Amino acid sequence: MKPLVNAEQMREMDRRTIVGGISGFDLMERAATGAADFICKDSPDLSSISILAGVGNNGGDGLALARILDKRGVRAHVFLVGDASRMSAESRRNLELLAQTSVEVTRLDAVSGITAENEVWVDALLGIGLDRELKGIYADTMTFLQNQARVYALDVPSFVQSDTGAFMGPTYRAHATITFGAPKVGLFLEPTRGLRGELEVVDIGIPGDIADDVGHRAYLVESSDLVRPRRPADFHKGRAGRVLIIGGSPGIVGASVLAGKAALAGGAGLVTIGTTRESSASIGLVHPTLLSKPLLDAEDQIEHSLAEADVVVIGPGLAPNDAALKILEAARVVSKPVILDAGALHLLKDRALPSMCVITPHPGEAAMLLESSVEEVLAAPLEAARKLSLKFNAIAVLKTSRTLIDDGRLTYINSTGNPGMAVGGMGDVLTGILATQLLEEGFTAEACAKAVCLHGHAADVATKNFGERGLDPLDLIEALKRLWPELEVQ
Ligand SMILES: NC(=O)C1=CN([C@@H]2O[C@H](COP(=O)(O)OP(=O)(O)OC[C@H]3O[C@@H](n4cnc5c(N)ncnc54)[C@H](O)[C@@H]3O)[C@@H](O)[C@H]2O)[C@@H](O)CC1
Ligand SMILES: Nc1ncnc2c1ncn2[C@@H]1O[C@H](COP(=O)(O)OP(=O)(O)O)[C@@H](O)[C@H]1O
Ligand SMILES: [K+]
Repeated sequence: MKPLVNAEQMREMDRRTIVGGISGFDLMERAATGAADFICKDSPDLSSISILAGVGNNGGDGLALARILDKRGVRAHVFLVGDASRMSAESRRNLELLAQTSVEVTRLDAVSGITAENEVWVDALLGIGLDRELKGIYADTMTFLQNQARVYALDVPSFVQSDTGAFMGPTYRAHATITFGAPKVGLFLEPTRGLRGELEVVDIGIPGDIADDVGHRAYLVESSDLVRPRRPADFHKGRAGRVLIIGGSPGIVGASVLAGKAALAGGAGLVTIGTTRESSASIGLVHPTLLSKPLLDAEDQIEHSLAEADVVVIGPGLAPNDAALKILEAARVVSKPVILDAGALHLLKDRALPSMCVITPHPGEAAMLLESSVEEVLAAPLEAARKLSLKFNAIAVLKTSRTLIDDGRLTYINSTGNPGMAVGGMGDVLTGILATQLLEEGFTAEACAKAVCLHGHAADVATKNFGERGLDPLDLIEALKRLWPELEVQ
């Protein structure tokens, strides 16, 4: 899993590297050289370029880049924005060095002062130091970049708050973002991810021990993290594990079947649907491998059924009624992973939850649980996922197009999935996959993150065959089964 950093951690990494003997000027030089290498490779016919530079160190990167590109025969024009008397020593030196080159430098007070007609632009206005709304020329230049053919953003697009992905002013679509030292958290959250273009991470020589020591709090989970060992030859269904899924009220029985089928496709040994007497009769007819019990109508069987299971799921297609409340109450004392999804999430208010609990709200459910609004949840998803985890003392899986998994300490950001998943039933499939990942790895946020990633990866593979429009959760389950040969290693 790839560690992601926030601005504070990045500054600390830079600071310790400088204390270790590499100067701030050298770090800037490495950043700019890496950016120049990427740009020259990405735009091989580049003959001229315009660079928008601020007066912080992000601007310093831009000034150094102008000099390096000039040396490589690219005509560079720098537009400098801000009060140059506040430049850091490194940036100032880079500005002074431009006097010995043919780089043209224009101090910019208004976008009307932009004279160059270059097709390619570099945004080195602001980096991780962005800490307030963009106003005046800072906002106007972002609007200006909207109309440029190709924009490379240095470190982060200048409208993005790097810790949260929040927009601080007008946005533009970058062709690529060249980030320095380590990937910044905000670049992986929507809608920033859709605007930052391709992401290039430039190694500026921060020693590995310093990078490890800053105490990462966020990780990106990718399909390359999904590899797992092949099962031993003497494996049996008891070892594969038992999943109990409670839900499937009449009219919504399909949700529990989808979760059950996904759990089987994920490798569970035995999957039982605990449902109403009415729904129970149909489960085996729909899918013979699924077992069923009328737990929502047979209170006396609940305790025994909970005791038999290795992982309990409560919620897919569950009507939030008295029978459901009794199940929740009984599950509160079990010491095994309990996943609370869909219908169960409507019953959480003022209720003590099981000690090993995963909650899987979509933004609407998250807003209900946090007594906030969908807009607020989506505007600050990292914060919402953290709050959910802390409020319910659970691993929170906040399902969005970039699902977040948070255990109150660490956050995982999923990188897989596509808009084909915007169809009813996809969440039920995730719940089934989550159950099997917990069977395999135990109750950890990392296991939940892998389940979310596997769900999205299966959807990505499925859409290669089926397309995004009309993708059925059953197609995803089929794709998941076909993934195993690729994901299992000896
Ligand atoms: N030695 C280092 O620390 C290195 C830093 N690097 C670069 O340095 C950047 C960070 O530099 P800084 O900390 O100087 O920060 P920035 O260059 O991001 O900008 C900070 C300056 O912009 C001002 N500012 C913040 N928000 C503003 C707004 N909305 N409107 C107008 N002004 C605003 C701040 O008051 C501050 O003066 C990184 O993003 C990276 O590009 C790289 O060169 C690698 C090495
Ligand atoms: N545009 C998208 N990109 C990636 N994943 C998506 C997208 N839209 C939906 N998903 C995923 O699909 C699932 C939908 O879950 P949910 O809303 O609970 O559906 P349901 O309750 O109908 O089963 C979540 O895992 C979500 O992350
Ligand atoms: K920038």
